[in-house]
Amino acid sequence: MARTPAPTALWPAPHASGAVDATVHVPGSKSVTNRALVLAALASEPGWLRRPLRSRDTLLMADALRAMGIEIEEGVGPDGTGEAWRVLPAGLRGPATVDVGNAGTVMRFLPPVATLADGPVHFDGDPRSHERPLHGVIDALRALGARIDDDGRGALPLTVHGVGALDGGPVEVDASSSSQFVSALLLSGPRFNQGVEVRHTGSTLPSLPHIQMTVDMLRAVGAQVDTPESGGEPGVWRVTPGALLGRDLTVEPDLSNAQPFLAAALVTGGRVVVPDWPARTTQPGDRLREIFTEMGGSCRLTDYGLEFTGSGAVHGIDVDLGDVGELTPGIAAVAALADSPSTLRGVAHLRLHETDRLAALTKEINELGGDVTETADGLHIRPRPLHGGVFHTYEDHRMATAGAVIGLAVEGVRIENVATTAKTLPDFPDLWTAMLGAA
Ligand SMILES: O=C(O)C1=C[C@@H](OP(=O)(O)O)[C@@H](O)[C@H](O)C1
Ligand SMILES: C=C(OP(=O)(O)O)C(=O)O
Repeated sequence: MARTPAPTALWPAPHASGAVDATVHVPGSKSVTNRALVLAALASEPGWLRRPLRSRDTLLMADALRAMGIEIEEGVGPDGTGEAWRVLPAGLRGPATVDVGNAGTVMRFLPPVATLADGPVHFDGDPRSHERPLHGVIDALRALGARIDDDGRGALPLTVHGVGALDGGPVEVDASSSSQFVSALLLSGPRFNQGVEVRHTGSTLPSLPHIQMTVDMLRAVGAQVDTPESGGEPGVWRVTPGALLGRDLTVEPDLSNAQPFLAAALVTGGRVVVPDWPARTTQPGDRLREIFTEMGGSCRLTDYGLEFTGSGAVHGIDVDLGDVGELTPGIAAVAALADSPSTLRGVAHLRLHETDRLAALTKEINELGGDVTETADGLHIRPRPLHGGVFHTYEDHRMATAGAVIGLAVEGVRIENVATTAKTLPDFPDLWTAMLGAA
Protein backbone atom coordinates (compact mmCIF):
# COMPACT_ATOMS: atom_id res chain seq x y z
CA MET A 1 0.00 0.00 0.00
CA ALA A 2 1.33 3.47 -0.86
CA ARG A 3 2.52 5.44 2.15
CA THR A 4 0.86 8.80 2.81
CA PRO A 5 3.68 11.36 2.40
CA ALA A 6 4.88 13.42 5.37
CA PRO A 7 3.21 16.87 5.63
CA THR A 8 6.10 18.81 4.14
CA ALA A 9 6.70 16.41 1.24
CA LEU A 10 5.79 17.24 -2.34
CA TRP A 11 3.49 14.65 -3.88
CA PRO A 12 3.95 14.26 -7.63
CA ALA A 13 0.35 14.44 -8.79
CA PRO A 14 -0.15 11.54 -11.20
CA HIS A 15 -0.59 12.56 -14.83
CA ALA A 16 -3.32 10.61 -16.65
CA SER A 17 -1.97 8.78 -19.66
CA GLY A 18 -5.47 8.10 -20.98
CA ALA A 19 -9.13 8.11 -20.09
CA VAL A 20 -9.80 6.87 -16.57
CA ASP A 21 -12.24 3.99 -16.17
CA ALA A 22 -12.77 3.08 -12.54
CA THR A 23 -15.18 2.33 -9.75
CA VAL A 24 -14.39 4.36 -6.65
CA HIS A 25 -15.89 3.52 -3.25
CA VAL A 26 -16.00 6.94 -1.60
CA PRO A 27 -15.93 6.94 2.24
CA GLY A 28 -18.77 8.35 4.32
CA SER A 29 -19.91 11.96 4.51
CA LYS A 30 -18.15 14.23 6.99
CA SER A 31 -21.24 16.38 7.44
CA VAL A 32 -23.55 13.40 8.05
CA THR A 33 -21.10 11.61 10.36
CA ASN A 34 -20.55 14.63 12.58
CA ARG A 35 -24.24 15.50 12.82
CA ALA A 36 -25.05 11.86 13.59
CA LEU A 37 -22.44 11.77 16.36
CA VAL A 38 -23.85 14.91 17.99
CA LEU A 39 -27.46 13.72 17.75
CA ALA A 40 -26.59 10.25 19.07
CA ALA A 41 -24.71 11.83 21.99
CA LEU A 42 -27.77 13.96 22.85
CA ALA A 43 -30.23 11.06 22.56
CA SER A 44 -31.90 9.30 25.45
CA GLU A 45 -30.88 5.81 24.31
CA PRO A 46 -27.90 4.20 22.52
CA GLY A 47 -27.57 4.40 18.76
CA TRP A 48 -25.51 2.93 15.89
CA LEU A 49 -23.63 4.71 13.17
CA ARG A 50 -22.74 2.49 10.21
CA ARG A 51 -20.07 3.27 7.63
CA PRO A 52 -19.03 6.42 9.52
CA LEU A 53 -16.29 8.52 7.99
CA ARG A 54 -13.01 7.91 9.83
CA SER A 55 -11.04 11.11 9.22
CA ARG A 56 -9.45 13.90 11.21
CA ASP A 57 -12.69 15.93 11.51
CA THR A 58 -14.83 12.99 12.61
CA LEU A 59 -12.27 11.57 15.03
CA LEU A 60 -11.96 15.04 16.58
CA MET A 61 -15.75 15.09 16.98
CA ALA A 62 -15.79 11.62 18.57
CA ASP A 63 -12.92 12.49 20.92
CA ALA A 64 -14.59 15.75 21.94
CA LEU A 65 -17.82 13.96 22.82
CA ARG A 66 -15.84 11.33 24.74
CA ALA A 67 -14.13 14.14 26.68
CA MET A 68 -17.64 15.26 27.72
CA GLY A 69 -18.54 11.79 28.96
CA ILE A 70 -20.11 10.07 25.94
CA GLU A 71 -18.98 6.52 25.20
CA ILE A 72 -18.31 5.80 21.53
CA GLU A 73 -17.24 2.26 20.68
CA GLU A 74 -15.60 1.86 17.29
CA GLY A 75 -16.11 -1.61 15.84
CA VAL A 76 -18.25 -3.65 13.51
CA GLY A 77 -22.03 -3.55 13.39
CA PRO A 78 -24.48 -5.86 15.17
CA ASP A 79 -24.69 -8.20 12.15
CA GLY A 80 -20.91 -8.22 11.63
CA THR A 81 -21.00 -6.24 8.38
CA GLY A 82 -18.72 -3.25 7.97
CA GLU A 83 -17.52 -0.59 10.39
CA ALA A 84 -20.07 0.70 12.84
CA TRP A 85 -19.78 2.91 15.90
CA ARG A 86 -22.01 2.46 18.95
CA VAL A 87 -22.80 5.69 20.77
CA LEU A 88 -23.84 5.42 24.41
CA PRO A 89 -25.23 8.74 25.62
CA ALA A 90 -24.65 9.82 29.21
CA GLY A 91 -24.86 12.95 31.33
CA LEU A 92 -22.54 15.50 29.70
CA ARG A 93 -19.51 16.27 31.84
CA GLY A 94 -17.20 19.15 32.50
CA PRO A 95 -14.45 20.04 33.06
CA ALA A 96 -13.37 18.95 29.62
CA THR A 97 -11.03 20.13 26.89
CA VAL A 98 -11.95 19.96 23.21
CA ASP A 99 -9.51 20.15 20.30
CA VAL A 100 -11.50 21.29 17.27
CA GLY A 101 -8.55 21.05 14.86
CA ASN A 102 -9.77 23.09 11.89
CA ALA A 103 -13.17 21.40 11.74
CA GLY A 104 -16.01 23.88 11.26
CA THR A 105 -18.49 21.25 12.38
CA VAL A 106 -16.66 20.63 15.67
CA MET A 107 -15.99 24.30 16.51
CA ARG A 108 -19.62 25.33 15.74
CA PHE A 109 -21.71 22.27 16.70
CA LEU A 110 -20.13 21.58 20.11
CA PRO A 111 -20.32 24.85 22.11
CA PRO A 112 -24.13 24.48 22.27
CA VAL A 113 -23.67 20.88 23.46
CA ALA A 114 -21.20 22.11 26.09
CA THR A 115 -23.86 24.37 27.66
CA LEU A 116 -25.54 21.11 28.75
CA ALA A 117 -22.39 19.81 30.50
CA ASP A 118 -22.11 20.07 34.28
CA GLY A 119 -18.88 22.08 34.23
CA PRO A 120 -16.55 24.15 32.05
CA VAL A 121 -15.60 22.96 28.58
CA HIS A 122 -12.56 24.61 27.01
CA PHE A 123 -12.32 24.78 23.20
CA ASP A 124 -9.19 25.38 21.15
CA GLY A 125 -7.77 24.21 17.84
CA ASP A 126 -5.38 24.82 14.96
CA PRO A 127 -4.17 28.42 14.46
CA ARG A 128 -6.68 28.79 11.60
CA SER A 129 -9.54 27.93 13.99
CA HIS A 130 -8.81 31.23 15.79
CA GLU A 131 -9.61 33.10 12.57
CA ARG A 132 -12.76 31.28 11.50
CA PRO A 133 -16.03 33.00 12.49
CA LEU A 134 -17.78 31.75 15.60
CA HIS A 135 -19.47 34.96 16.77
CA GLY A 136 -22.90 33.78 15.64
CA VAL A 137 -22.74 30.77 17.95
CA ILE A 138 -21.14 32.64 20.89
CA ASP A 139 -23.54 35.60 20.81
CA ALA A 140 -26.60 33.38 20.34
CA LEU A 141 -25.68 31.08 23.22
CA ARG A 142 -25.12 34.07 25.49
CA ALA A 143 -28.51 35.46 24.48
CA LEU A 144 -30.04 32.06 25.29
CA GLY A 145 -28.56 32.09 28.81
CA ALA A 146 -25.05 30.60 28.54
CA ARG A 147 -21.87 31.89 30.19
CA ILE A 148 -18.93 31.89 27.79
CA ASP A 149 -15.43 33.31 28.33
CA ASP A 150 -13.55 34.31 25.20
CA ASP A 151 -11.02 37.01 24.33
CA GLY A 152 -13.71 39.29 22.88
CA ARG A 153 -12.99 38.57 19.21
CA GLY A 154 -15.95 36.22 18.76
CA ALA A 155 -13.63 33.34 17.99
CA LEU A 156 -11.63 30.51 19.57
CA PRO A 157 -10.22 29.85 22.09
CA LEU A 158 -13.11 29.97 24.53
CA THR A 159 -14.64 28.28 27.56
CA VAL A 160 -18.31 27.40 27.85
CA HIS A 161 -19.36 27.20 31.50
CA GLY A 162 -21.95 24.46 31.31
CA VAL A 163 -24.45 24.23 34.16
CA GLY A 164 -26.31 21.14 32.95
CA ALA A 165 -29.10 23.01 31.13
CA LEU A 166 -29.83 26.03 28.93
CA ASP A 167 -32.99 28.12 28.86
CA GLY A 168 -33.14 28.35 25.06
CA GLY A 169 -35.98 30.16 23.27
CA PRO A 170 -35.92 32.74 20.45
CA VAL A 171 -32.61 34.11 19.16
CA GLU A 172 -31.33 36.17 16.23
CA VAL A 173 -28.22 35.11 14.30
CA ASP A 174 -26.43 36.60 11.33
CA ALA A 175 -25.28 33.40 9.62
CA SER A 176 -24.05 35.05 6.43
CA SER A 177 -20.51 33.91 7.19
CA SER A 178 -21.45 30.28 7.90
CA SER A 179 -24.60 28.18 7.76
CA GLN A 180 -23.05 26.13 10.54
CA PHE A 181 -24.19 28.78 13.07
CA VAL A 182 -27.79 27.84 12.32
CA SER A 183 -27.11 24.09 12.24
CA ALA A 184 -25.25 24.28 15.54
CA LEU A 185 -28.15 25.89 17.42
CA LEU A 186 -30.74 23.59 15.86
CA LEU A 187 -28.83 20.37 16.62
CA SER A 188 -28.80 20.95 20.39
CA GLY A 189 -32.16 22.77 20.34
CA PRO A 190 -34.31 19.80 21.44
CA ARG A 191 -32.29 19.61 24.67
CA PHE A 192 -32.73 23.28 25.59
CA ASN A 193 -35.52 23.90 28.15
CA GLN A 194 -37.61 25.94 25.70
CA GLY A 195 -36.18 24.47 22.52
CA VAL A 196 -34.88 27.11 20.16
CA GLU A 197 -36.17 29.52 17.52
CA VAL A 198 -33.37 30.73 15.25
CA ARG A 199 -34.02 33.83 13.16
CA HIS A 200 -31.38 34.58 10.50
CA THR A 201 -30.83 38.34 10.20
CA GLY A 202 -28.08 38.55 7.56
CA SER A 203 -28.61 39.46 3.91
CA THR A 204 -27.25 36.16 2.54
CA LEU A 205 -27.21 32.62 3.89
CA PRO A 206 -24.76 30.14 2.39
CA SER A 207 -25.00 26.36 2.21
CA LEU A 208 -28.78 25.99 2.61
CA PRO A 209 -28.67 22.25 1.78
CA HIS A 210 -26.49 21.76 4.86
CA ILE A 211 -29.20 23.40 7.01
CA GLN A 212 -31.74 21.10 5.38
CA MET A 213 -29.44 18.17 6.24
CA THR A 214 -29.56 19.29 9.89
CA VAL A 215 -33.35 19.54 9.80
CA ASP A 216 -33.81 16.11 8.14
CA MET A 217 -31.45 14.42 10.57
CA LEU A 218 -33.15 16.04 13.57
CA ARG A 219 -36.53 14.82 12.33
CA ALA A 220 -35.11 11.33 11.78
CA VAL A 221 -34.30 11.11 15.51
CA GLY A 222 -37.76 12.30 16.52
CA ALA A 223 -37.33 16.06 16.87
CA GLN A 224 -40.08 18.43 15.83
CA VAL A 225 -38.68 21.14 13.56
CA ASP A 226 -40.59 23.91 11.80
CA THR A 227 -38.83 25.46 8.82
CA PRO A 228 -39.43 28.04 6.11
CA GLU A 229 -39.92 25.09 3.72
CA SER A 230 -42.61 23.55 5.94
CA GLY A 231 -44.72 26.71 5.90
CA GLY A 232 -42.88 28.71 8.57
CA GLU A 233 -41.58 32.27 8.29
CA PRO A 234 -38.69 32.82 5.83
CA GLY A 235 -35.35 32.71 7.66
CA VAL A 236 -36.79 31.17 10.84
CA TRP A 237 -36.28 27.61 12.18
CA ARG A 238 -38.00 26.37 15.34
CA VAL A 239 -37.11 23.23 17.30
CA THR A 240 -39.45 21.96 20.01
CA PRO A 241 -37.89 20.62 23.23
CA GLY A 242 -38.02 16.85 23.59
CA ALA A 243 -36.09 13.59 23.92
CA LEU A 244 -34.17 12.25 20.93
CA LEU A 245 -34.26 8.63 19.81
CA GLY A 246 -31.21 6.43 19.37
CA ARG A 247 -31.14 5.27 15.76
CA ASP A 248 -29.31 2.86 13.49
CA LEU A 249 -28.07 5.14 10.72
CA THR A 250 -26.02 4.28 7.64
CA VAL A 251 -23.84 7.17 6.48
CA GLU A 252 -23.98 8.07 2.76
CA PRO A 253 -20.74 8.37 0.78
CA ASP A 254 -19.31 11.90 0.89
CA LEU A 255 -20.43 13.35 -2.42
CA SER A 256 -18.16 16.39 -2.10
CA ASN A 257 -15.26 13.98 -1.76
CA ALA A 258 -16.55 12.14 -4.84
CA GLN A 259 -15.91 15.39 -6.72
CA PRO A 260 -12.23 14.89 -7.67
CA PHE A 261 -13.00 11.42 -9.00
CA LEU A 262 -15.91 12.65 -11.13
CA ALA A 263 -13.67 15.50 -12.25
CA ALA A 264 -11.10 12.90 -13.34
CA ALA A 265 -13.67 11.35 -15.66
CA LEU A 266 -14.54 14.80 -16.96
CA VAL A 267 -11.02 16.04 -17.70
CA THR A 268 -9.74 12.74 -19.16
CA GLY A 269 -12.88 11.92 -21.14
CA GLY A 270 -13.21 8.76 -19.05
CA ARG A 271 -15.76 7.05 -16.81
CA VAL A 272 -16.04 6.84 -13.03
CA VAL A 273 -18.65 4.92 -11.08
CA VAL A 274 -19.40 5.87 -7.46
CA PRO A 275 -21.38 3.07 -5.78
CA ASP A 276 -24.13 3.89 -3.26
CA TRP A 277 -24.75 7.42 -4.58
CA PRO A 278 -28.03 8.21 -2.80
CA ALA A 279 -31.18 8.66 -4.87
CA ARG A 280 -32.23 11.50 -2.59
CA THR A 281 -29.89 13.50 -0.42
CA THR A 282 -29.28 16.93 1.08
CA GLN A 283 -25.54 16.70 0.39
CA PRO A 284 -24.36 19.60 -1.78
CA GLY A 285 -22.23 17.21 -3.84
CA ASP A 286 -25.39 15.95 -5.51
CA ARG A 287 -25.38 19.23 -7.50
CA LEU A 288 -22.30 17.88 -9.32
CA ARG A 289 -24.59 15.79 -11.49
CA GLU A 290 -25.93 19.00 -12.96
CA ILE A 291 -22.77 21.15 -12.80
CA PHE A 292 -20.38 18.63 -14.33
CA THR A 293 -22.98 17.76 -16.98
CA GLU A 294 -23.08 21.43 -17.95
CA MET A 295 -19.28 21.37 -18.05
CA GLY A 296 -19.25 18.55 -20.60
CA GLY A 297 -20.00 15.19 -18.97
CA SER A 298 -23.07 13.03 -18.63
CA CYS A 299 -24.34 10.87 -15.82
CA ARG A 300 -26.61 7.99 -15.07
CA LEU A 301 -27.95 7.32 -11.59
CA THR A 302 -28.93 3.69 -11.01
CA ASP A 303 -29.69 1.52 -7.98
CA TYR A 304 -25.97 0.65 -7.94
CA GLY A 305 -24.71 4.22 -7.89
CA LEU A 306 -23.66 7.09 -10.13
CA GLU A 307 -21.92 6.51 -13.44
CA PHE A 308 -20.28 9.68 -14.70
CA THR A 309 -18.77 9.89 -18.18
CA GLY A 310 -16.65 12.62 -19.71
CA SER A 311 -17.06 13.49 -23.38
CA GLY A 312 -13.48 14.64 -23.93
CA ALA A 313 -14.63 18.27 -24.00
CA VAL A 314 -14.62 20.45 -20.87
CA HIS A 315 -16.65 23.66 -20.95
CA GLY A 316 -16.55 26.72 -18.75
CA ILE A 317 -19.55 27.56 -16.59
CA ASP A 318 -21.23 30.60 -15.03
CA VAL A 319 -22.70 29.39 -11.77
CA ASP A 320 -23.79 30.57 -8.34
CA LEU A 321 -22.22 28.20 -5.81
CA GLY A 322 -23.65 29.87 -2.69
CA ASP A 323 -25.60 26.73 -1.76
CA VAL A 324 -22.71 24.40 -2.46
CA GLY A 325 -19.61 26.43 -1.61
CA GLU A 326 -17.47 23.46 -0.63
CA LEU A 327 -17.53 22.35 -4.29
CA THR A 328 -15.76 25.54 -5.43
CA PRO A 329 -12.10 24.39 -5.36
CA GLY A 330 -12.86 21.29 -7.46
CA ILE A 331 -14.97 23.24 -9.94
CA ALA A 332 -12.26 25.90 -10.23
CA ALA A 333 -9.72 23.18 -11.05
CA VAL A 334 -11.88 21.82 -13.86
CA ALA A 335 -12.66 25.34 -15.07
CA ALA A 336 -8.93 26.06 -15.39
CA LEU A 337 -8.74 23.18 -17.90
CA ALA A 338 -11.87 24.11 -19.87
CA ASP A 339 -12.30 25.39 -23.44
CA SER A 340 -14.04 28.62 -22.33
CA PRO A 341 -14.03 31.01 -19.33
CA SER A 342 -15.95 30.47 -16.11
CA THR A 343 -17.46 32.69 -13.46
CA LEU A 344 -18.05 31.21 -10.01
CA ARG A 345 -20.33 33.39 -7.87
CA GLY A 346 -21.95 33.56 -4.44
CA VAL A 347 -18.97 32.29 -2.44
CA ALA A 348 -17.46 35.31 -0.66
CA HIS A 349 -17.67 33.34 2.60
CA LEU A 350 -15.01 30.94 1.28
CA ARG A 351 -12.46 33.53 2.35
CA LEU A 352 -13.12 32.24 5.90
CA HIS A 353 -12.98 28.51 5.19
CA GLU A 354 -9.97 26.22 5.88
CA THR A 355 -7.96 28.94 4.18
CA ASP A 356 -8.97 31.95 2.07
CA ARG A 357 -9.97 29.67 -0.77
CA LEU A 358 -10.53 32.44 -3.31
CA ALA A 359 -7.02 33.84 -2.78
CA ALA A 360 -5.45 30.38 -2.62
CA LEU A 361 -7.06 29.14 -5.84
CA THR A 362 -6.17 32.35 -7.65
CA LYS A 363 -2.54 32.24 -6.57
CA GLU A 364 -1.93 28.54 -7.14
CA ILE A 365 -3.63 28.26 -10.54
CA ASN A 366 -1.91 31.45 -11.72
CA GLU A 367 1.48 30.14 -10.60
CA LEU A 368 0.94 27.21 -12.99
CA GLY A 369 0.35 29.71 -15.80
CA GLY A 370 -3.39 30.26 -15.33
CA ASP A 371 -5.44 33.43 -15.48
CA VAL A 372 -7.75 33.65 -12.47
CA THR A 373 -9.02 36.83 -10.84
CA GLU A 374 -10.95 37.26 -7.64
CA THR A 375 -14.26 39.07 -7.70
CA ALA A 376 -16.19 40.39 -4.70
CA ASP A 377 -17.98 37.05 -4.35
CA GLY A 378 -16.08 34.51 -6.40
CA LEU A 379 -13.67 33.86 -9.24
CA HIS A 380 -13.25 34.58 -12.96
CA ILE A 381 -11.27 31.79 -14.58
CA ARG A 382 -9.90 32.19 -18.11
CA PRO A 383 -8.27 28.92 -19.18
CA ARG A 384 -4.66 29.12 -20.37
CA PRO A 385 -2.15 26.38 -21.16
CA LEU A 386 -0.78 25.37 -17.75
CA HIS A 387 2.64 24.08 -16.79
CA GLY A 388 4.01 22.03 -13.90
CA GLY A 389 5.07 23.43 -10.56
CA VAL A 390 4.36 23.26 -6.85
CA PHE A 391 0.69 23.55 -5.88
CA HIS A 392 0.49 24.82 -2.29
CA THR A 393 -2.45 23.64 -0.22
CA TYR A 394 -2.61 25.88 2.90
CA GLU A 395 -3.76 22.95 5.09
CA ASP A 396 -6.91 22.77 2.99
CA HIS A 397 -8.00 19.30 1.94
CA ARG A 398 -9.97 20.64 -1.02
CA MET A 399 -6.96 22.61 -2.32
CA ALA A 400 -5.02 19.32 -2.37
CA THR A 401 -7.70 17.44 -4.30
CA ALA A 402 -8.14 20.39 -6.68
CA GLY A 403 -4.41 20.32 -7.42
CA ALA A 404 -4.60 16.59 -8.10
CA VAL A 405 -7.31 17.20 -10.72
CA ILE A 406 -5.10 19.75 -12.49
CA GLY A 407 -2.18 17.30 -12.29
CA LEU A 408 -4.13 14.75 -14.31
CA ALA A 409 -4.02 17.07 -17.31
CA VAL A 410 -0.79 18.99 -16.65
CA GLU A 411 2.55 17.21 -16.30
CA GLY A 412 4.85 18.03 -13.39
CA VAL A 413 2.35 19.29 -10.79
CA ARG A 414 3.62 18.60 -7.28
CA ILE A 415 1.18 18.94 -4.40
CA GLU A 416 2.52 20.29 -1.15
CA ASN A 417 1.19 18.43 1.93
CA VAL A 418 -1.25 16.06 0.26
CA ALA A 419 -1.62 14.55 3.75
CA THR A 420 -3.91 17.48 4.57
CA THR A 421 -6.64 15.49 2.77
CA ALA A 422 -6.83 13.50 6.04
CA LYS A 423 -9.25 16.18 7.27
CA THR A 424 -12.05 14.40 5.42
CA LEU A 425 -10.46 11.76 3.14
CA PRO A 426 -7.35 10.12 4.60
CA ASP A 427 -7.20 7.52 1.82
CA PHE A 428 -7.10 10.10 -0.96
CA PRO A 429 -3.62 9.36 -2.41
CA ASP A 430 -4.32 5.62 -2.47
CA LEU A 431 -7.82 6.00 -3.93
CA TRP A 432 -6.42 8.36 -6.57
CA THR A 433 -3.61 6.07 -7.70
CA ALA A 434 -5.94 3.05 -7.60
CA MET A 435 -8.37 4.93 -9.86
CA LEU A 436 -5.55 5.61 -12.33
CA GLY A 437 -4.18 2.09 -12.03
CA ALA A 438 -7.55 0.83 -13.18
CA ALA A 439 -7.37 3.05 -16.29
O1 LIG B 1 -22.73 22.00 8.03
C1 LIG B 1 -21.86 21.43 7.37
O2 LIG B 1 -21.59 20.23 7.49
C2 LIG B 1 -21.09 22.25 6.40
C3 LIG B 1 -21.58 23.47 6.00
C4 LIG B 1 -20.86 24.35 5.07
O3 LIG B 1 -20.24 25.37 5.84
P1 LIG B 1 -20.40 26.96 5.53
O4 LIG B 1 -21.84 27.30 5.57
O5 LIG B 1 -19.58 27.58 6.63
O6 LIG B 1 -19.81 27.16 4.17
C5 LIG B 1 -19.80 23.59 4.28
O7 LIG B 1 -19.00 24.48 3.55
C6 LIG B 1 -18.96 22.74 5.20
O8 LIG B 1 -17.98 22.04 4.48
C7 LIG B 1 -19.83 21.70 5.89
C1 LIG C 1 -15.62 24.22 4.62
C2 LIG C 1 -15.32 22.95 4.89
O1 LIG C 1 -15.17 22.41 6.13
P1 LIG C 1 -15.61 22.84 7.60
O2 LIG C 1 -16.57 21.77 8.06
O3 LIG C 1 -14.35 22.83 8.39
O4 LIG C 1 -16.25 24.19 7.54
C3 LIG C 1 -15.12 21.97 3.80
O5 LIG C 1 -15.02 20.76 4.12
O6 LIG C 1 -15.03 22.34 2.61
